[in-house]
Amino acid sequence: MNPKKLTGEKAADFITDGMMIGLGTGSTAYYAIKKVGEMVRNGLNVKAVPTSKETADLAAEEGIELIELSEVEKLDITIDGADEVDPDFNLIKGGGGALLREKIVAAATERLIIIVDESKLVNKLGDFLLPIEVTPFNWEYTQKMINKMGATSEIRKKGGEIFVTDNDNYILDCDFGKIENPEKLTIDLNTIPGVVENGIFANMAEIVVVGYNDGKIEVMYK
Ligand SMILES: O=C[C@H](O)[C@H](O)[C@H](O)COP(=O)(O)O
Repeated sequence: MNPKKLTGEKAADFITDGMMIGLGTGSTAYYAIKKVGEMVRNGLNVKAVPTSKETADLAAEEGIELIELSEVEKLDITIDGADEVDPDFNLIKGGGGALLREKIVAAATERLIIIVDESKLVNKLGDFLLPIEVTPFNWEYTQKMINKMGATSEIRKKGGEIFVTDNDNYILDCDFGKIENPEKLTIDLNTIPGVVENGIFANMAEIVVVGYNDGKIEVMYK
């Protein structure tokens, strides 16, 4: 049993005909998108906003109609993965570098449904390095400002080169140790000029669907 597939497919049960939905990014969201594609081919009528270029490509391949966020008042649900989930449903996201679009889409969503395998459940956020999207301009200075808040950080690289996001920005992966107050940290980080967005999603998720290695699925409500 693949727990990512289990949770991704289970979350698709929340989608009903006529919904406007957000589609997340990553290896777990992949299974939700594949399932939505199957449902669309079986007659489901939905319109979707993707949270990354990768997801837009996959959704288009699956025949899912894509729209811009500006075309809707709000999204009914968004299904997305996470790198860590705490007992209050605070999240770290951005392991795949999609955190900015993901947060914009999540903020425009009535019900954010998070899909994770059991390895993502933690008591306190912070073992996973917090991704922070920063402007390329002056990024080293922005990094110093972030480090002054108690972090050590590294610029994300891919294949030896600095990783560039869908929004042409960079990512700093930051170690703050255990994060005692995610809500405060996310606000404080976003006051630093040069920080575009950070990967803490505090008070955003309403439902967490967990896939376990033994094949169990748990749907948790806030
Ligand atoms: O930027 C990537 C996203 O925040 C993902 O949702 C997150 O990294 C989890 O990805 P995965 O399901 O591949 O572990």
